[in-house]
Amino acid sequence: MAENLTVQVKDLTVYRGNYLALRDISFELPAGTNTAVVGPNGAGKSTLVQSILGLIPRATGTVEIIGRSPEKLGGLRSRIGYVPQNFKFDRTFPISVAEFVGLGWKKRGKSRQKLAILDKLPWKQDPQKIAAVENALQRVDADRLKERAIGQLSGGQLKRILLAYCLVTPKDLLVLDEALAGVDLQGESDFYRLLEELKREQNWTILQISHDLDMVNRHCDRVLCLNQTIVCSGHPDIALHPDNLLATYGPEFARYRHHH
Ligand SMILES: Nc1ncnc2c1ncn2[C@@H]1O[C@H](COP(=O)(O)OP(=O)(O)OP(=O)(O)O)[C@@H](O)[C@H]1O
Repeated sequence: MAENLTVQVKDLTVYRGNYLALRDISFELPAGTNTAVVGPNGAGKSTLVQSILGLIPRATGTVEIIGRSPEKLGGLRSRIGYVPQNFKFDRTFPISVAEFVGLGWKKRGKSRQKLAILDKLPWKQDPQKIAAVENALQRVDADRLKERAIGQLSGGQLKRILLAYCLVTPKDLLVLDEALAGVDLQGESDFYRLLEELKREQNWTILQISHDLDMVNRHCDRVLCLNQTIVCSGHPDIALHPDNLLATYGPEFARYRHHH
């Protein structure tokens, strides 16, 4: 796999039960790019990101992610952030926002082995971790929520906290499945600004599923139009051309235009 590629997918086919959800998918994500996956409901967008991450099995084809197959990432898994479409958890579980975001903290490299046993005790406060959690919460404008129980968050607040969880340590790849559903307009533009910064400053590769074609047009470098297979791909100017959208969405496209 070429060094500047974060993800390489070749001839990927995936079934959900007996249903052929994806067929013959091939594409690459160069490092430091922000790619959107668009397509109608049921097109296979979530299936695509879940199979790339190794969460559901592939029928045929190969996926390489930071140079390895998703099942063999080992410790490199901490270099990948994922915000799922639906994050289900027991809302009565007593964990604060700061504690939850802190779960994203991983000591990396040699420093882990060198840690003295006393430093590993759960009540030992790690100043680096505390700073990383605070920084992540500030970046998603949620520092005021840090003492709140995560079970008490609104849908949009929870999305921000899931993103903060991904920001605690640096990433090579951030995968977002409709991460903005439920986020208000201000939150939406702040969010895209943040993605822009992460991409530019830290060379993060971003793969996001979105239904907001205007946002995709404004903020993404590349688009994959998906409907069971890749109907077209490329720069938003090309991929989002009405002819390509009609080919991707079919009759639903007219309804989409009507509502947006
Ligand atoms: N666990 C499952 N078992 C069987 N079929 C499934 C399962 N999950 C998804 N499917 C089917 O696979 C197809 C692709 O679903 P997927 O969730 O990937 O679509 P999507 O493009 O993400 O849709 P949406 O925009 O509605 O979120 C759909 O036809 C769906 O009904």
